[in-house]
Amino acid sequence: MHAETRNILLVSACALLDTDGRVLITRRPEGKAMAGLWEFPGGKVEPGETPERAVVRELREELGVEPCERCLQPFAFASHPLDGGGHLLMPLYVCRKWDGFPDPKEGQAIAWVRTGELKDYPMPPADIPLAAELRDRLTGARVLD
Ligand SMILES: Nc1nc2c([nH]c(=O)n2[C@H]2C[C@H](O)[C@@H](COP(=O)(O)OP(=O)(O)OP(=O)(O)O)O2)c(=O)[nH]1
Repeated sequence: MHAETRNILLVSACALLDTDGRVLITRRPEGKAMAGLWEFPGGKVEPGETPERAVVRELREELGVEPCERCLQPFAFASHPLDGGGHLLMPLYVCRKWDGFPDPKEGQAIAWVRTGELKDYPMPPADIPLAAELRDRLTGARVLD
């Protein structure tokens, strides 16, 4: 028997990391839910789509960049209740290799930010713990290197 998952909103997101260890975040444009908040690029997983395919599609649509699917490293996930009784499940991937230069296609602002500075950018609730996890684990990895 399968668990009932109709109330789960599956959204996959990606932290693009540059060679200086900065991460790309994008600002939700006016007219959208949570306008003005900064998030990791990504979006809803469509029926029949894998979370990895969704990330590749969303990055292409939103930013014109082409990450190779096998460069997506599962990093963490957010599990967060939504207003109205639904529940958001959001895997976050890390990607260090992609083709193209990020070019906002939907009027959104973008920023390359050090992980320690992510806290200065207001984010939707599910993205906040993911930002903290990036700061803690990526900074820790550098210290251990
Ligand atoms: N990233 C993120 N998304 C959230 C949070 N809470 C919440 O309701 N969402 C919703 C907003 C959107 O409906 C969805 C994110 O997918 P998206 O970025 O493709 O959505 P969108 O607003 O562009 O919607 P659409 O135009 O594709 O319909 O998740 C949150 O804390 N973080």
